[in-house]
Amino acid sequence: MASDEILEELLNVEVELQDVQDQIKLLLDQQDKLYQRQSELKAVLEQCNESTEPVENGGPAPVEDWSGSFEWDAEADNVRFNVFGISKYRANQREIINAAMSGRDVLVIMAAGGGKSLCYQLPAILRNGTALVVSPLLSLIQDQVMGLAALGIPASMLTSTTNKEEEKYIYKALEKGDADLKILYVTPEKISKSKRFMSKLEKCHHAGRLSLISIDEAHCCSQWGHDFRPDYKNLGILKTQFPDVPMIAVTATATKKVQIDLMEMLHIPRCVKFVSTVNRPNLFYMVREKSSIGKVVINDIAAYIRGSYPKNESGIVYCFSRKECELVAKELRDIGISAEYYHADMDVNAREKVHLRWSKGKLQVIVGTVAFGMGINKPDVRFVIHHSLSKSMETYYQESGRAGRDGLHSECLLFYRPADVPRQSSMVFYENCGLQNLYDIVRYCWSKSQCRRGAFFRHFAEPLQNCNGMCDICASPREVKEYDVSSHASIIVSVLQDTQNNDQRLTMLQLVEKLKTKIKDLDPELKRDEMEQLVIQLILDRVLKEEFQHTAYSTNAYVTLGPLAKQVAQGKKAIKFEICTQQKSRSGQWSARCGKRSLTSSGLPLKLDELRKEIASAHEGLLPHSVLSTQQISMLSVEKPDTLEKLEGMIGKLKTGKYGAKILDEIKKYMDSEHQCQDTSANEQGGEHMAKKQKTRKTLVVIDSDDEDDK
Ligand SMILES: Nc1ncnc2c1ncn2[C@@H]1O[C@H](COP(=O)(O)OP(=O)(O)OP(=O)(O)O)[C@@H](O)[C@H]1O
Repeated sequence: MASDEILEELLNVEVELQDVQDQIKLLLDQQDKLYQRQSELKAVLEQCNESTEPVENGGPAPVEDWSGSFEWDAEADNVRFNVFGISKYRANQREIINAAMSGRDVLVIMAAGGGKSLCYQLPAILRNGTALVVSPLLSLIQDQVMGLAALGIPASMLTSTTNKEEEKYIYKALEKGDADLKILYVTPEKISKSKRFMSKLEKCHHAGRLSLISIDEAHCCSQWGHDFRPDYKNLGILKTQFPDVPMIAVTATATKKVQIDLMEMLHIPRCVKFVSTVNRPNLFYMVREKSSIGKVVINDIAAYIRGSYPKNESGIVYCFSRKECELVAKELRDIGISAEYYHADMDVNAREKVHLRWSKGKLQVIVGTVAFGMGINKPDVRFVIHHSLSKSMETYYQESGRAGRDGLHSECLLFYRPADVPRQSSMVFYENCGLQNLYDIVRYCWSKSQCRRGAFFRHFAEPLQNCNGMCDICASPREVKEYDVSSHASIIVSVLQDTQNNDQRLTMLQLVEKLKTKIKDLDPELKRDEMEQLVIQLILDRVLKEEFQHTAYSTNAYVTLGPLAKQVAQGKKAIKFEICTQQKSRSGQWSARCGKRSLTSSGLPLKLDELRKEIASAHEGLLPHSVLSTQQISMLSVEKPDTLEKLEGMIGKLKTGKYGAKILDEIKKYMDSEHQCQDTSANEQGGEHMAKKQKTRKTLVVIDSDDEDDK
């Protein structure tokens, strides 16, 4: 055989091998999904079996009616009202309390702020002896113990901060039962690391005084839970040692998989499950495009906070890194928003101080990393802003869910930018399903037509419920069209193929840099962030994939060819890209400028929000930041002025103010630019014109949307 022939065959074999590997990858992904579905179906089946399982006398098990009458009803009502000051139970609370009082193990999944604590605190008071509560965070424990003390309920905690005297008192109470202790909080470390504590607990149990065991934030037990804590996995010992003591495991979120996992780990296979909806009807979810310019993002956040929460209402801004937290807090402060950062690298006292000032309403905004998480009990958090993408739907649900625990209207705003995806993926790629989870939230952000709330229902495998217009998409539906971007995709694949043939790799930013020249002829209007989003979309579609490499200082994410790249290169797979039709550009090419039509927090069209921002920035340094008050904007929004005269009339009061003339001048210019923009779009010529049109296209888009509203 000539060496040429050998070489050719070798090449063919390598191509075929690559093919096989791609198929294996596809099959493995499919296998993952099937495993997940299998465990979900098993859980459902188990539930069905439980309700039809024969009891000892041969008949079917009676349906357990936890809402019926029980002997402790009167006493429970008395404690609920006179001790906790609660006039009536919320959904499932009474049933959970009855199941626990009947001695059953219970698994409670109830959304943030749903009132989980009452479900174990009330039975703890009703039952004889001491209840043990395992909770993951010191601050959470401190808050709970303080809250119970304020209600006159004897509660203590045994943690690293407990002094010797208190410890002695607690041990005495456990051992001899001669001190009044109804609820004892410990961290999971106490269970797994302190033999002394476990022996006292055994004595307490032996004397029949261990009334109840509660596992707070139970999802921490499961590898699949978002806040997995290794010490939680040893908590199974509690059920082994104290099998007759009812256990209540509570958490705000647990997918079916997590539920199965934690029932196994806690040894409560026959527990009664109470799964409440994940729906938080009082939360308005929205996503906005994030600018690539840091200062612009800060201005957007500040304008949103100022415009929607001028009365210093509390909020949280979540950032990706500690450094980013510090910077964002400083920049917000620089433009007059009272904000402080909070992250794990800070001294405990400094962190506590910030938390306390915020809790008392002396600080409007906490800018935190994920470290600012469990244990935030502030009920009146009115807004949660994500400066960057979360790592999963679950994490986002938890973090955004810190808003509105008091049940009042609150808002969750996420700033999305494709370039944030590789930053997250290089952090999560080694986690179980880390990339899959991340790509789910990217889909949530990029979606143009699917209700944001619906995405949560799908994620937590819950039947869909009405959103009631409480997300940006449902509040302001957009007309969405799919565009064929197969040619763009094929160019991207060929660029990556060339790069890989030269034994090189590209990060997303490097790839996009290369694409700038390659795609220009095909689509001259394509902007950088649109190219970035296309690359991300191809990753989600498995045409491309991410690969990771550690350096001494960081982990880099590279974009490489994925299992379906070949089909795209061969023209066998079409790639579609969804865009809002109002934002489709003149040339018929796709152009992704979505998100501009979302509502402001007060439910007002962005046009007016934008208008105010533009006027404010035109006078930076001259005018106070809010030139138009929220009320004025509200008035403009309701009455929808369609001429400059009407607009002038409506904000007539401004004319008399110090800056009145200037403001009106600015509004005139603004309105003129809109007209000019409409003219130019009807009469396009030459590059200069194009540049001008590009500049004003944003305004046009907004006008289109409002016109449609009027119809
Ligand atoms: N039935 C009820 N009626 C009115 N308020 C209630 C009721 N049950 C609980 N609450 C109050 O609701 C608030 C939230 O309760 P709780 O702290 O138990 O929530 P949670 O479910 O543990 O939330 P998270 O997961 O965010 O910690 C508390 O202020 C609590 O007093």
